[in-house]
Amino acid sequence: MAPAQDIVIENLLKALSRTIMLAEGNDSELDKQLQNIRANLGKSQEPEVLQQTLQMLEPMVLKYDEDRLARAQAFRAHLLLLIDTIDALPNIQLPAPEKKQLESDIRKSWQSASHWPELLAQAIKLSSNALKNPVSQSKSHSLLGRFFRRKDTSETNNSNQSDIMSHVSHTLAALLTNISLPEVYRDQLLDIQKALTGNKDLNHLPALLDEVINLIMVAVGKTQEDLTTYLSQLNQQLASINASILSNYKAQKNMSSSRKDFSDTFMQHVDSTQTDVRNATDLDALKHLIDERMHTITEAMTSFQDKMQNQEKQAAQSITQLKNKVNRMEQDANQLRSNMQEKIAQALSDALTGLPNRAAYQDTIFPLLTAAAQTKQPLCIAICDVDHFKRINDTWGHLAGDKVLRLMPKQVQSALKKEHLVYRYGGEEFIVVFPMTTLDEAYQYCDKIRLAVEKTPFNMNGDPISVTISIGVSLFNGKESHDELFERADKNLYQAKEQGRNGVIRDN
Ligand SMILES: Nc1nc2c(ncn2[C@@H]2O[C@H](COP(=O)(O)OP(=O)(O)OP(=O)(O)O)[C@@H](O)[C@H]2O)c(=O)[nH]1
Repeated sequence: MAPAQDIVIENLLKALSRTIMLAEGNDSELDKQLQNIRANLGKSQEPEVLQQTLQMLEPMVLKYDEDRLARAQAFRAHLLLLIDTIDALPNIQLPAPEKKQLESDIRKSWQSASHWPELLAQAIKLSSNALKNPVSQSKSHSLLGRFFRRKDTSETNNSNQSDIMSHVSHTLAALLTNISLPEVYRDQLLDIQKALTGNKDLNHLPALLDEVINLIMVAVGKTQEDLTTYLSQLNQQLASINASILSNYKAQKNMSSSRKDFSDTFMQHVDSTQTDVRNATDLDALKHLIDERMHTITEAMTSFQDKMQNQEKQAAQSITQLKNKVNRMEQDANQLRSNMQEKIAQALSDALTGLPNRAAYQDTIFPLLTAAAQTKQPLCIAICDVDHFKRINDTWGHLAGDKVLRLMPKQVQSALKKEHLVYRYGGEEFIVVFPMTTLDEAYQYCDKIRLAVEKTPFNMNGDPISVTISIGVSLFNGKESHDELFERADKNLYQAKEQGRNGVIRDN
């Protein structure tokens, strides 16, 4: 094969191998097959290998597509069931226009996984509003009071509530079975499903709903949908590249067979001329014969040269086309990679404060704990919770509350070093991770945070108001689970609240 074509095929196989690598990490069965394909690609550089690869890829892409559709159908069915379940509850009526709008949005967007979080968030908002405003006054307490307020734990055993809990929880758990998540999130997914189906306490529902949305965001961050579309595109591009390579390969074969034909014809002419010369008796006739043979040979050579030039031109053209196709494929792969990175970054950051969110915290804390256990270096976490935040919302409005939350990272970070990691964990709660920091040091930093917040006059409609924060700090003991560490920090935070707020409590 011509060296230029070798290089193109080598690049093509490299690009194919890289793009297949991109598709990995979505489905363990698919991963196995893709890894096999990559191993085979590494062993040979023949066009036939490429063709076999394409034949193997096609059914996989089709199956992936079918699975995706089945998941989307199940998602739609469960979401509609969730809405109907809420709507069918006694004293609860979803406002008809919003419900209609949501149903229409579901009809429009159910197939696209990137819209799922939005649809789910819309359904949850609609349900929560309806639960907040029961149609009859016969219910003495707002259900939402318990549904969406964490600390009000009274009267949770009424039968309507456990009905709601059971319906909503089971439907949400079913919704989650349709989300295809990377393997590392499997345990988290199982935990949430277990918590949803086993939980009898309505007060835990908001936190669980948060987790559900976070998980969906992570799933979308992996851009299943983009990958599927991309894989189909890739399949088409590869098919067209493969056709070019095969036709190129054939052209090369034709060229060598033309060369062979020419050399056979040439040898035949030389042989027969030699025989004729040997048998010739008349010089004039011999001269004439040689002239004639020379003419035939020249003609054959000219036609051969024309043919070769033509074929070489075609081969050069198709190699250029091939290079362009390979370049386009690489560009598409790069584009997809940066889209994926962007979406993952979006899924891991909190829109209001710009801080990394709870999913980001979960992504980082486990490797940090493992490293701390191995290196025996100290690590602390602190849970920071704005005091009486509900009062701020109630007095100054929700937007003012948002403003306080937006300003909070600056105050918190002003007290910290760049190696300390700050996350918005949810609501008015922030978490700081202190790698390689002793409990004493972490306590000092937390007290600085507390002071920085206390000193900041948050401006509300021109009036400076004072905001304070309570913090619970705990030190990782090198052996315990994350949950144990977290619970201790949460308990310390609770104590700080109990002792009058605006304080920091650490492990004993
Ligand atoms: N403005 C705004 N409010 C939020 C946001 N997330 C949660 N909240 C509100 O934060 C309030 C938290 O209230 P609680 O958990 O009762 O606690 P608190 O009023 O801060 O009281 P303590 O923690 O006991 O000091 C609730 O009213 C939530 O509605 C948000 O993103 N923006």
